[in-house]
Amino acid sequence: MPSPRRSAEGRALGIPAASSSSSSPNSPAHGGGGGGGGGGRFEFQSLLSSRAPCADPTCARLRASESPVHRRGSVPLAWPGPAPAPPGLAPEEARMNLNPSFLGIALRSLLAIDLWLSKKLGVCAGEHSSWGSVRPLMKLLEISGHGIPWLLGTLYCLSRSDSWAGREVLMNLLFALLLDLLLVALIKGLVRRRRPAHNQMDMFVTLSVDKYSFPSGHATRAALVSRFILNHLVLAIPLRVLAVLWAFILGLSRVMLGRHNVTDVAFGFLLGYMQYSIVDYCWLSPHNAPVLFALWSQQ
Ligand SMILES: CC(C)=CCC/C(C)=C/COP(=O)(O)O
Repeated sequence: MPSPRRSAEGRALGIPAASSSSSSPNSPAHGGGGGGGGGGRFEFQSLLSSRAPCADPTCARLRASESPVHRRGSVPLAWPGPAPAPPGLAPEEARMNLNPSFLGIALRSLLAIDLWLSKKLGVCAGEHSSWGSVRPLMKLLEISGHGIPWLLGTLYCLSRSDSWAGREVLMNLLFALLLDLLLVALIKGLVRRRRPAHNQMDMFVTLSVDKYSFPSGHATRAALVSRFILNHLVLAIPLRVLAVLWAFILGLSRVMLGRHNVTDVAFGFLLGYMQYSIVDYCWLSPHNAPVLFALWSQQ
């Protein structure tokens, strides 16, 4: 039985796990629900498969028997000689496996670096990790970027707001937060990348899609909210710097807690930044959404 670390990193590096279970149709190597490296959406094939096939039949046989994939009796990743393509695979598909694209290799390398770096940075992933004593502080930071306090806080401020300008800003913040929840849930459900193996699933109130990690919902919210604040609140410079720092540290804390890989957070920041542009483009006002504002003013 391979350790979670070995199988997650091994998959990203193209090293098939030793366990015979990985040859089952649902295993990550077959694109089933896998761990860290893409939840089975990306196939991590052996980089050996990119080598030129041997023409010599002895060499071909040796190569084939050397391959752990072949040994397990599943579909070989490379066809070393003029042997026919395995049943169920068209010759064109076989050729595609022999010539992985530059993009495929780059993506696999990026994922391998991502897993390695995320594991290295996950210093607060458990109480006994090297920075385990900082974990409670990181979890406090986690709550500061959670959807519930932001939604409840915005609704509360809306109910207390007595100016039209304030109401307009808060109404758009509410719209931004809801849009963010929707988009993140949609992408998480589509990509279905599992959280890192070293994560402890002890998060405050989660939705069912939050078992997946791509993209980080905290990172999208941090980027969205801080951009929103910078654009719509008149703040002194130190507070503006604080808003940006909060977003950055919140993103970093997701990796340190072991909740996410670096790419989940990086993409989360990008998505949150772009979500603000959508909100700004669709900005709700009493002119373009009179019904919404009339409804609210009757509350
Ligand atoms: C229940 C509500 C309203 C929001 C869920 C917020 C949440 C738990 C997001 C997950 O964030 P990460 O993807 O960064 O772990």
